[in-house]
Amino acid sequence: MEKYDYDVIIIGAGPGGLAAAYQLSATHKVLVVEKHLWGGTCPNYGCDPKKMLYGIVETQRQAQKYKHNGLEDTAHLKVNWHDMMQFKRSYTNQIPGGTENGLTNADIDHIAGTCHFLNAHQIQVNERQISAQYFIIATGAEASIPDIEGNNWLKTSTDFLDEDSLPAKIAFIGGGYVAIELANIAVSAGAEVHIFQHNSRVLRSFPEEYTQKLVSLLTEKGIVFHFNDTITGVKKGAHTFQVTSQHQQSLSVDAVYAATGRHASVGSLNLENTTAAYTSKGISVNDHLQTDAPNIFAVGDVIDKKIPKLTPVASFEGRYVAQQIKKISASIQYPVVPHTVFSGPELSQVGVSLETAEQHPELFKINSASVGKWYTYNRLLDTDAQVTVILNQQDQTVAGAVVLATNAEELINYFTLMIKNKTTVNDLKNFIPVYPSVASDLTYYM
Ligand SMILES: Cc1cc2nc3c(=O)[nH]c(=O)nc-3n(C[C@H](O)[C@H](O)[C@H](O)COP(=O)(O)OP(=O)(O)OC[C@H]3O[C@@H](n4cnc5c(N)ncnc54)[C@H](O)[C@@H]3O)c2cc1C
Ligand SMILES: NC(=O)c1ccc[n+]([C@@H]2O[C@H](COP(=O)([O-])OP(=O)(O)OC[C@H]3O[C@@H](n4cnc5c(N)ncnc54)[C@H](O)[C@@H]3O)[C@@H](O)[C@H]2O)c1
Repeated sequence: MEKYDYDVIIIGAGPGGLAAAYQLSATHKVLVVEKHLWGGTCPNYGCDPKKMLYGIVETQRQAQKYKHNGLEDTAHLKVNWHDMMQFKRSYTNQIPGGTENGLTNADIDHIAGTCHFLNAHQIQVNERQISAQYFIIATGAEASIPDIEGNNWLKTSTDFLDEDSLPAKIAFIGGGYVAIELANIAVSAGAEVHIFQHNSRVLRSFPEEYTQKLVSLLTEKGIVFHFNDTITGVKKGAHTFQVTSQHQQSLSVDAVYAATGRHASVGSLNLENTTAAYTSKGISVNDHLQTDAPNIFAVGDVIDKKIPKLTPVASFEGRYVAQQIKKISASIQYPVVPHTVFSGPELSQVGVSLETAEQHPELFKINSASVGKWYTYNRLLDTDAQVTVILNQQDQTVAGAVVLATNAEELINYFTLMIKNKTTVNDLKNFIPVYPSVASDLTYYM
């Protein structure tokens, strides 16, 4: 008789858990357990639905720029929230079923339910007790709700991305990725939008010079920023919510969204029944993504880590842990990770930060350019486009980059590959890109 029911049980069917499951399914007996929607945050209530809405508001923004430049009647171009939501649902409604079918077709056992550890080799799901040699915890993160009066009225990004109608007047608590991206969609779709940021900086991981410029652009669109202030209470009125802030502002709004960060989903796991340690920042892992319980690994947003908590990072870690379980034992080496805020225009960053480059001129050369007049951006009337490339002094390869421009995510992907491959100016001389395109500008940044 087998000692355990499964070789590996994976808890959570988001990008991290699924990547591990598919890598292991040919060689190991695998079970995946999911408590909510198959596919997890990203395709159901994160990146993918967000970018579907973003695509529509960006099309509207671009069309308005072409007013008097070849397009007429752009003032009448309006976002129809209901139709836009139907479009989004035409994609998201298929995700849980499609993901589950994928597991069935790949012969990967899977069950719906919430997992609790009974001990380091056994979990309980629904009424069943199931054992495994290894576990991979891939339970992701969930929106943090600030501890304020009336916080039961606060909504989250998940609610926003599935609203049947757009609330006319909205407040966001927090000025990070979620608030900026959703506020941009809401204001573009016609809402009055307020962002409360408890200090003076939004998007702290990006250079201030760039975030200030982005704040100006979003202010021009109509977003009202309340810096050094936060919402301290929410009261429900007959038809609206009355919010009060630290600085005694009182505002009547139709919806308040908490966007103050996300915390690791560990609450329901009963990790106390194992030796795996965790804090409010997530599960502690070593450089093999192994918890303090040697047979339990963790991947994705649930880990306490410095590296950005993003979908491609979760998938990378899922694939890595699968190799780890197959006994390949090198420690995890992350490639450079780019990140982008879809904020109309996009703000992207990769590699060595501008702050570090400024502190070390002996190591880094900084090329900053306002590229609004370059053909690529001039054609799009993206007059504010700006790009900074950080070069290694030693060999003139790219060390980092910051981009605020239409389609910044595409340009940053090129810089990411150039960092990874240590591309030099000479290498680019042997590269014939499509012209005109984002890639055909690359040599000019070096
Ligand atoms: C609004 C929003 C926009 C985003 N946009 C982007 C973007 O543009 N680009 C990007 O790269 N990233 C983006 N992210 C982040 C991205 O969604 C996450 O980094 C990614 O989903 C993490 O994958 P994961 O597998 O670690 O966790 P998740 O995708 O969160 O999956 C975890 C799964 O585990 C399940 N689970 C939890 N507890 C249990 C339990 N006890 N038992 C069983 N199942 C359990 C959950 O139901 C969930 O399905 C966004 C996030 C949000 C919220
Ligand atoms: N495009 C993307 O890649 C993308 C998009 C959305 C989310 N995400 C992921 O989701 C994570 C969570 O996003 P998020 O925006 O919720 O968190 P975040 O950590 O990016 O931002 C939280 C913001 O809230 C502020 N804040 C905290 N407490 C506050 C308070 N009491 N009052 C006012 N402001 C307060 C913080 O200073 C910060 O600016 C991101 O860090 C990222 O990993 C990524």
